Amino acid sequence: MEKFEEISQTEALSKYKHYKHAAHAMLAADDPGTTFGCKRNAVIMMQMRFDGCIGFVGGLIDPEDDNPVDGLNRECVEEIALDLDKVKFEKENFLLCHIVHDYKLVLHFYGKKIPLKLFYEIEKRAVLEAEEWGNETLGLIRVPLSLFEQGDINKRFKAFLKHNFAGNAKRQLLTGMKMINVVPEDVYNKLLQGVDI
Ligand SMILES: O=c1[nH]cnc2c1ncn2[C@@H]1O[C@H](COP(=O)(O)OP(=O)(O)O)[C@@H](O)[C@H]1O
Repeated sequence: MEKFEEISQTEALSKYKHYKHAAHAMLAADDPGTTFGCKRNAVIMMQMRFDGCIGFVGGLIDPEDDNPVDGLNRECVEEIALDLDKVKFEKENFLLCHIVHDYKLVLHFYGKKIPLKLFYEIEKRAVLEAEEWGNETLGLIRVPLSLFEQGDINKRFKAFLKHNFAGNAKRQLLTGMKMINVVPEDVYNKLLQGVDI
């Protein structure tokens, strides 16, 4: 049986409220630039965590206290000093919820696209202002979404996916980027050629 089972958020917050809950989020932006002649397509924000795994911003939340999205916004302030007056996750940004019964853990996942300029501002502010910078968050990472014209067209993305990911972050990445249309469908299909979901 799959360790991370998809579950509705309503069920997770009622039947499994007593489990540990964590909420993480994907921020993405269209990127019209090129690197070595290849279109970058878009950027997605992930981070190198304190344990050497790659994950999204977010963390443990307490559903007894408030809605997961409020806990998520708080975690974003701690980890990347997110300016909530400019970017804030809302309930509508919810994408997926998974449960791991072995660890009594529920993982809530959110995502949204923002303008590239704002994405860059968030990165800079994180280094300068975030409380957890250098502790929980060792660095922000832009997921490479460019394609080569020929040959092993998605080799950058495939190489990126060989890293160690926290929890189900890799699955969240692959599913989430489709749900919020981070890149056009034809680019998505090419990026995923030969990749196991
Ligand atoms: O990006 C992610 N996606 C899915 N699960 C994650 C991600 N990052 C961490 N996790 C998992 O979520 C749980 C709590 O995460 P985290 O370590 O971020 O919380 P904390 O910062 O409040 O201690 C851990 O089980 C971890 O493996």
